[in-house]
Amino acid sequence: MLLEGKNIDFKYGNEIIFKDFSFELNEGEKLVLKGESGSGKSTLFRLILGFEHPNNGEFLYNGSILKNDTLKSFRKETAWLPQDLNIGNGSVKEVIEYPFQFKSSSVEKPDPATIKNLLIDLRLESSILEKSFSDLSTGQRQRIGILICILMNKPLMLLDEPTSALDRESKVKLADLLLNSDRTILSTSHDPFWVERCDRIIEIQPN
Ligand SMILES: Nc1ncnc2c1ncn2[C@@H]1O[C@H](COP(=O)(O)OP(=O)(O)OP(=O)(O)O)[C@@H](O)[C@H]1O
Repeated sequence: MLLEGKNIDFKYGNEIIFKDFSFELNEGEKLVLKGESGSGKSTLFRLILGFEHPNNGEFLYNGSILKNDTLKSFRKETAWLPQDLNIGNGSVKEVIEYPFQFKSSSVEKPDPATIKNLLIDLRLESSILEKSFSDLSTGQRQRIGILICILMNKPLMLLDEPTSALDRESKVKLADLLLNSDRTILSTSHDPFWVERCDRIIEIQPN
């Protein structure tokens, strides 16, 4: 098993978000967390990534509990697409290249041909590279976020509502690109198009 959540309890103040919640994600699997708005899907990602801490329970990656050093290396193996992508005011090209400039980045700076091909796959014009990221539509921002996650080429993708702002054709392309690959993907969604195409669904019930 690649990733596991064991008996997670989590509260925001007095609001119980998770009570004894567990899940398992196998290598190569496309697991989707489905749940009503406010049920805690995005919170689960923040817990997995260690930005919030469970009151009880633990997450394991490759059998090791995620804390301190294991959490640091886990983050390096993970590409995360948050729901509200707010990643700077530079040009789209700069935003795309930003994560690859750090020494800790295990991936070389992507070459222009790879970026161009992915833009075509995601139904974006190459002229978008010169635009200011903050001027993009929500759907365009989402596709650029997905493009960055793909370029990062990590063993695990955490995708928060990856299709929420996409039109039907972009969804088809995205499903082709990600769900027919051997990547391991944990996503959240309430979009039937995406949910139906994943391998397994876990319903998150509001507490
Ligand atoms: N920082 C926070 N402080 C307090 N409460 C929070 C915080 N973030 C989220 N919540 C609450 O936790 C609950 C779960 O929120 P979360 O964003 O995880 O839901 P979600 O299932 O991802 O919803 P959606 O589908 O609308 O994105 C909500 O009731 C929300 O108001």
